[in-house]
Amino acid sequence: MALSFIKKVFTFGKPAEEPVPAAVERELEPRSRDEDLPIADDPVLPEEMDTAGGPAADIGEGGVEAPVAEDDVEPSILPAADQLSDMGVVPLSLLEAEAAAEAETEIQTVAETVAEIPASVPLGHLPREAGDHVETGALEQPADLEEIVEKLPEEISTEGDAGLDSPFQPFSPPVGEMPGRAEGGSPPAEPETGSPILPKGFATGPKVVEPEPIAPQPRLSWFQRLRNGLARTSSQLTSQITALFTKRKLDDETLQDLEDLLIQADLGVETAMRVTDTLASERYGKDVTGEDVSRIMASEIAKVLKPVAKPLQLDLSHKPHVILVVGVNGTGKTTTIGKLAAKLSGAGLKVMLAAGDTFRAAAIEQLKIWADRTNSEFIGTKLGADAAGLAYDAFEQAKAKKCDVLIVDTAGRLQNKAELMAELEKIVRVLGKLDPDAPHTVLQTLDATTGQNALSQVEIFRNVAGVNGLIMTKLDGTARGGILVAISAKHKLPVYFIGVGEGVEDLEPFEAEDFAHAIAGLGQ
Ligand SMILES: Nc1nc2c(ncn2[C@@H]2O[C@H](COP(=O)(O)OP(=O)(O)OP(=O)(O)O)[C@@H](O)[C@H]2O)c(=O)[nH]1
Repeated sequence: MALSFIKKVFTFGKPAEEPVPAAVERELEPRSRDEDLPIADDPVLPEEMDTAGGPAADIGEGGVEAPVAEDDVEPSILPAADQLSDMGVVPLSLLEAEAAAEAETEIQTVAETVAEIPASVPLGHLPREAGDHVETGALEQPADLEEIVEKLPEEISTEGDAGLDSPFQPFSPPVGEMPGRAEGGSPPAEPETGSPILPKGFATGPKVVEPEPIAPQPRLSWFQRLRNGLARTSSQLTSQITALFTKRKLDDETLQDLEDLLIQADLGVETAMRVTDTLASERYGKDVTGEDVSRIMASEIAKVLKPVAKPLQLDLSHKPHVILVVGVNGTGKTTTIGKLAAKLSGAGLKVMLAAGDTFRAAAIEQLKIWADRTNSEFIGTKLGADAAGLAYDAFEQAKAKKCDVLIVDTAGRLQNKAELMAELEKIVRVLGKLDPDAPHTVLQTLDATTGQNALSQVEIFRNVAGVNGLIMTKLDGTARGGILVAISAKHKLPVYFIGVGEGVEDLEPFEAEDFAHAIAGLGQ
């Protein structure tokens, strides 16, 4: 090992593959063991093992070095110093000095590392006290090994463990005391040279900061969620009303300002006039607060909404009751179908979902996911296929499977696209071939964020597809929730549900009083 080290040292300054001349090699071989320097690769032996004064050794069989006598050296055939220099070889004396300095540094490093380790650590192969030197070198005699094995702790067995038969096997602490090694598990990666083996209860590495556990959010009531959803609509309305009525008596001018304000909030002319008329009849010429106005507004809105807040009537004698869902692109048809399916199948009804939106691959996939989630039957077709044909097949299959409810999704379409609206008409016609009353419900989804445009959407879809019920989606986070009041006042179509989020639980039956209070920023 000492020889190989010195050979390694002598390759400095020249390509490693260039052979060292035999004469030089011979000069280098005979070194007294006392002059050998500790090498990083050498095993660090247990403290019980004493290598001091041990015989020098060449690498022999079994990895044990054999002694070399100093007399074997043949110094006379060394090349001259300048020849060595030409060959890129540095004089031995210089290299010895360098190697000695390097070795000293290494010893120092090991000593420092060891000094940091608590004395209780069952090290075995490391000195216990700071400043102790780590000795390396050849093992004295195989007899030493027997002595070491005898001194091993009980937990360590050398029987059947080929590794432990080797004199170079470092001491291993019992399984479980070794960091990262579980009982019966595979051994950890070799520890880095000089990394301490810590006792049980210690760990190395940067401190892991555990994230603060997030406290579970209390489940909000439906009204709280509705209020939160409509917060933008209501806060905009109430702050404007409060600003209008601060220290002002109710007169024609304030009434006109209020009417304008309510129309701008999408409530519609009819509802705005109802509110101002009632306010004028009760408080004309008197001081009025913002809260007075909010209360009257809530009461008038509730009067408009009550006639349309109806449950979705299912005639289960049909087997299936067919619900066709229509609307402009992205108004929430597919999501709403999923939410409805969850409610219906949750109540024990057998539901089938038909992917009649053959324009969008993602819509078919989306509906399939909802069907899986809600344990509903699913029927789909390939992209671009005839939607009316799919609706027909779905109706037949739903009948055959004795489904209670069949919900047919359709592609979103703008109300001004005549061709697409004609396709919708066809779907309705085809369903009517299997049952003259089908589709039994034609539901239109309306996106609350679209504001006034929703009014004309209802108008046209109603004429083409016979819409007989509405669901308003995306009432969460919009400042235009007032549009539902305007639509209700104008079309007087039933509003079955409202959506205040993307989650399955974010669809609730429409309640006139709740909605009116939430939009006016009042409590329930
Ligand atoms: N915030 C919110 N998002 C909703 C609500 N309902 C649906 N969405 C979202 O609106 C987007 C469009 O919903 P879809 O169900 O795909 O709408 P669609 O009408 O089927 O769309 P098309 O097939 O393109 O016509 C999706 O990101 C939904 O998650 C709701 O009540 N609130």
